[in-house]
Amino acid sequence: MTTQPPALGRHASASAAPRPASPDILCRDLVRIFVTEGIEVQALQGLNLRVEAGEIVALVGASGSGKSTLLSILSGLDRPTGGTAEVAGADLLTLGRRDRVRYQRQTVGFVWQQAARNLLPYLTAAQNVALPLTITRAPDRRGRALELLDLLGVAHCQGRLPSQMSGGQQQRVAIAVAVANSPRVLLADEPTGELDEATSAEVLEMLRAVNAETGVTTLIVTHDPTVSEHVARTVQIRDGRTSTEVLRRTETDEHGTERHVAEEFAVLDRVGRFQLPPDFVESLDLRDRVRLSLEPDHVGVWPDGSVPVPGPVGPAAGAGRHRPGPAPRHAVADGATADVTAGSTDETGEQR
Ligand SMILES: Nc1ncnc2c1ncn2[C@@H]1O[C@H](COP(=O)(O)OP(=O)(O)OP(=O)(O)O)[C@@H](O)[C@H]1O
Repeated sequence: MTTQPPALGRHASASAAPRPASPDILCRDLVRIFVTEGIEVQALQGLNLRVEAGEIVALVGASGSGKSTLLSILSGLDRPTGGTAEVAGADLLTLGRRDRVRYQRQTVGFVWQQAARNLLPYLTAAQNVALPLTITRAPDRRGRALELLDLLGVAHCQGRLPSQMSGGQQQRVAIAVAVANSPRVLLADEPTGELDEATSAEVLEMLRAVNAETGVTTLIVTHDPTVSEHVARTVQIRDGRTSTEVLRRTETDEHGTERHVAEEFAVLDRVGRFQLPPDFVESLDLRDRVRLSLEPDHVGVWPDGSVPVPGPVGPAAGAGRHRPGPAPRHAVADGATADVTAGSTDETGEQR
């Protein structure tokens, strides 16, 4: 069994299969601006994210990329400055106070990095899981709590206080607490941040098992890139925008041998912008602006100073190698974000 690294020739994710009408998490052009002492920080700069019902997705990014800001919005603790943020049909821009409380109790469940934020220290594991069920007046609270502790492999900890459990056991109990009220969506913020590598892998596998068993839509936010080994889809967040995503799948060859394949895609927004991966930018020393060329099956990107490989320029290009298309054009790079919609050409390649 082999695991292939993401291919360097990356793909644009706009060509995905047909999608159902209503995802469980939908962020469109999401913006969050903080103003402190007159200085503006754009923590989210038009972020796009779509997570289908029942999917498990990891959102990975460096410190300061906007992960916590996004999670605060999705958990209903903070409001966006602009754009769209919808979770299980709830519009988080307009949600009123009472609906927000109901949303936090029943629609979403949370697992935080700090065990102290997940569990009450003076309650046993079973009592911690039963607590959210008490708040919603669910029947058979003890039975449900034990069932969940069993699913998470910590039934033997039912009578223990958090201080009598390991970090990994505490996080398993925290997952049980988070899904006790059968939320539509589970949000996990650095759930393995305080754990060693082996325990982290166990907790991530538990999140995957709970997702598979209960169908709860799951978003794991982390700076740990190894999370991508545990989920089928990992989305990268960079400078407050989703930049690339890695899709993993298992293939079986004609001899019945299974292998895991990972492919990396650039995320294309609704107006055609995407972020060039930093290693691409560095290796070609791309800066300020680049040349673009539309080819029959791909788009070429060249440094400003170079001469593009001849592209198709109308019927005269002939020779049957390319279909007629527009001439190369320029794109202006904002950091490493190429606005490829800038300018347009007609069929003869004339700039409009
Ligand atoms: N309340 C706030 N006021 C001002 N700026 C903020 C606030 N919260 C976040 N920021 C800024 O927004 C940007 C994104 O921060 P955020 O905490 O979302 O990043 P992160 O990816 O979660 O980082 P980390 O992994 O370190 O927690 C950073 O530049 C941060 O300094």
